[in-house]
Amino acid sequence: MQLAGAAAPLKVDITEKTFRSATGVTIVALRGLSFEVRRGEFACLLGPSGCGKTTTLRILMGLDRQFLGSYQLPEGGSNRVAAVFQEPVLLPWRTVEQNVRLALPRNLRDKDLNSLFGILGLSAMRSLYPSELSLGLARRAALARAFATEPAVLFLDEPFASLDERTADRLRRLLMTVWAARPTTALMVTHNLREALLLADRIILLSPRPAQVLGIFDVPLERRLRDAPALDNLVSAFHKRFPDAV
Ligand SMILES: Nc1ncnc2c1ncn2[C@@H]1O[C@H](COP(=O)(O)OP(=O)(O)OP(=O)(O)O)[C@@H](O)[C@H]1O
Repeated sequence: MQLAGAAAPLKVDITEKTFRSATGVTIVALRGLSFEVRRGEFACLLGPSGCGKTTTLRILMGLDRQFLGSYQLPEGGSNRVAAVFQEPVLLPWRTVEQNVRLALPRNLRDKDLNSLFGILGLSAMRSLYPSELSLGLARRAALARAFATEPAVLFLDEPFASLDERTADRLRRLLMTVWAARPTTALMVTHNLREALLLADRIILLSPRPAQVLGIFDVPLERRLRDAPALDNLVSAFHKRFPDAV
């Protein structure tokens, strides 16, 4: 892994990643997976279930070093990498605010978090404990923690999975508001095309396993204009370009 220069994008070039199953069979999860995310861009990795999306994120987060190939992370004001997972991993014995502050480097621990908590609608919940939060609120706290660190790159692994559609939609819009306040190079894994079209600057479409890039779709509409009818049109445009995609 290398840290690239300030203007460099996230660059991924994974030659191969295999797993060995419990019965000794080799599973090729990724083969020839190459893509880039430009600086300050919000990209979605979209692909069918089991194609290798989470495997890719785990490699980029440094959680899995058993692969062939290379990648480089963008360098911002910090070298920090932040991640938001499907399950918000919060320390149960710490309040929401403490969970956020503990993620910060020491020199930022006293930072003013009012506007971040405000944007995410968490101002009144700062002193609650995780057990007092609904799943939607816990996800918001996880987003607050990720953005508070002002990372150079943000990875999100299906952060809106298993929420009811209304809550998920509210959270997607909150994510965009907080992201717009400080655009951060971001890579989000999803298998939800509409979600990707709502959030992303560009969609990186993956094949079934072993994952490789089938194509790139740059979403041709400003984010604030992506209402329901506009999203219907974007879905059609996407399917026209990738008729076989999910
Ligand atoms: N630790 C492991 N051991 C063996 N096989 C694994 C392991 N982790 C993942 N796999 C296999 O690698 C493939 C890719 O898994 P991965 O979780 O990356 O897919 P995904 O695209 O994130 O799927 P989903 O959208 O369902 O979360 C799958 O076939 C999975 O079964």
